[in-house]
Amino acid sequence: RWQGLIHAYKTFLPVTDETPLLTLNEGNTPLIHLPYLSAQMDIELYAKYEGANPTGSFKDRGMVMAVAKAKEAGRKVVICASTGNTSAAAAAYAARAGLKTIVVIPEGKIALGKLAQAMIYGADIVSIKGNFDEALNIVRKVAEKSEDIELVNSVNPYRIEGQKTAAFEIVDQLDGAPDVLAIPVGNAGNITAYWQGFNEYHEQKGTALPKMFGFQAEGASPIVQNKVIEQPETIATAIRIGNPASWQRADEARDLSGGLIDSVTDEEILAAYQLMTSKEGVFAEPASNASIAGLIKLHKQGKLQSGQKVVAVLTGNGLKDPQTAIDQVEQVPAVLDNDEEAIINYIERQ
Ligand SMILES: Cc1ncc(COP(=O)(O)O)c(/C=C/C(=O)C(=O)O)c1O
Repeated sequence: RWQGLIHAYKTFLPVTDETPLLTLNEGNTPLIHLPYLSAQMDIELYAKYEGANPTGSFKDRGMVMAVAKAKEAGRKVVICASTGNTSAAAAAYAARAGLKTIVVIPEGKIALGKLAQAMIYGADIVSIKGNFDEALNIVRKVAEKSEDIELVNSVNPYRIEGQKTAAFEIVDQLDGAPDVLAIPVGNAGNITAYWQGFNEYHEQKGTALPKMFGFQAEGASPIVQNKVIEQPETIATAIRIGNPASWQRADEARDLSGGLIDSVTDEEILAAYQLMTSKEGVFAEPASNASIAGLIKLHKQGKLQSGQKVVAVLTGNGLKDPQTAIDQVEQVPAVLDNDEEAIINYIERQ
């Protein structure tokens, strides 16, 4: 029976006998083959579906570690800035661990599902007039001032430790490392964690090192443009970040792996978003589809070597952002009266 990440990977994690065995059974997420897109791009493509985690995103991997270690250290409160998924995961694991949660979110720029989670899990929510980067600056200052408060953004090393387990799972599931790992990049904690995970397996098990292909939204692409973006803008609100905390480690993952970090437009993200649901039956939130959009862009440019084994990380469940899904579908479903005749006629007209 799967008992979560601390149980599954304790020999790879900085846990001690005093570390509480916290879990919501995170991890062990599906690696879903994508036959339609594999044929379209002439590669062997899989999606690592992180939307199947307990709070619906990959953040659960890092948060179980960060919160368990905070509790071990006697903290009473966890705090984070978030575009949404970090706050949902922090609030869930802190509730489980009996700690309080404070989240600071950029006003109005958080998907509905994520806000609902932070609220119902019982977080104290502060909405600021600024963006994510400003929110992160605020929470770092607050955490420095108080012994009782633990900062659980991905500047907290335990977050990276927890998130690297996804790389382990992919190698175990594929029985070897993929040639390419495609991943959306916002604050750049996740690309950092995957690169660390692949390296640890390489050192301990001799498995290979994939090329890391990171993708940013064009309107929020500081690493691609090599400059801080003061006012990042993208429909993929999860990665609407202009000054990534792990910028330097993302550069290292790109350079040491012989990979790349590129950007995709909102149109390309939304096209991938719709393609994934209508052709593969896989529903992930817009930011997650930046990894698919990036692969499609590279393929169109003739830069995607055929025949490779590629894994695209789908970082969050599509249900996190129901408004974008509704906005994308032209016709609102016909609402017919409970009239058998009308319904049959409607269906025959399709
Ligand atoms: C769905 C989804 N996809 C990709 C990313 C980017 O990962 P990083 O490059 O490690 O930041 C995020 C990040 C979200 C937050 O940063 C937050 O929740 O505050 C995300 O929620």
